[in-house]
Amino acid sequence: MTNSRSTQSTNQESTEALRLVEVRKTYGDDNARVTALDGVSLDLTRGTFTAVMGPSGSGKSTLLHCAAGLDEPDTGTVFVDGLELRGKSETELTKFRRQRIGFVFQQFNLLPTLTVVQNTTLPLKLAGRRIDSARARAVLERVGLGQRLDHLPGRLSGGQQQRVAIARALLAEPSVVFADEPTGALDSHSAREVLGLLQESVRTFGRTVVMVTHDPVAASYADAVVFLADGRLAGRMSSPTAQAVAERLTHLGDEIARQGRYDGTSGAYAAARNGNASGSEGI
Ligand SMILES: Nc1ncnc2c1ncn2[C@@H]1O[C@H](COP(=O)(O)OP(=O)(O)OP(=O)(O)O)[C@@H](O)[C@H]1O
Repeated sequence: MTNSRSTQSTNQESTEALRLVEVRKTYGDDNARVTALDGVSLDLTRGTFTAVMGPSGSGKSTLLHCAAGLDEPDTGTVFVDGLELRGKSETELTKFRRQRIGFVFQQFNLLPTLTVVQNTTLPLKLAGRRIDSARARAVLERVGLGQRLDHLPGRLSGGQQQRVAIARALLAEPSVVFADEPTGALDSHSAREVLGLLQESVRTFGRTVVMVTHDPVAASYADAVVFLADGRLAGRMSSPTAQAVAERLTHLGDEIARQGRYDGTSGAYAAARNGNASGSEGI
């Protein structure tokens, strides 16, 4: 009995990239408190691509920041790679992020005075890790920038800059790559290339990607979409299509009121308000 339980737990840890348990985050004080996350629980398996969607102010960025250890939840727990973030000092968290987490931001966040290769290898340098230049070049070739290694970011298009950012995130072989609106500043052609690369990093390299986006087309590149509304998980959709995602977003508010609360770990609604449990994936 004990053995089987410990095997189960080990198996869960070995396949689990990210787990949030009842994460709650508020901002402000008692006079003006905003609940950004209201008890969010979520499990993401390694090697999956998940989009996080929801209306403006629904808590998407807060979720990303808490999951990446950039912000601390008021209550609840976050595990990356089975390791709990709570209780780590700022220095430990910084080290942890450098080793296990990759970031891709809307505005690329490249250093303008460093070349493509130097930008890509910077996180490894900061982490005091060995820099394998051949590997850095191989990753940059993989994202289509083999001819641009010594260029400065200012000489690249937005799409090319975002590909540098993806190469930078992938080079450190992080457990989870968090992408915050990675296509928000790109034209549709560049956006497709960047989304294709994120998909490839999951399918070919086994990375785990969590992407916040407002764009149903971008979300359709993911394996699954989780929907947030008012700081709560409000549903999940597997194998999303842009049309199905857009439709779900349109009805998100009504459905939350109707169905109650979604439990992201079990794939079923807790139906907190009306006792109406559903085995369906979404609302
Ligand atoms: N630093 C902060 N101080 C006060 N309130 C904040 C802070 N950050 C977020 N909030 C509030 O928390 C709620 C969730 O914000 P969050 O940025 O996570 O939403 P979002 O879904 O990412 O929104 P958007 O799509 O507009 O970027 C909002 O009501 C927001 O105003």
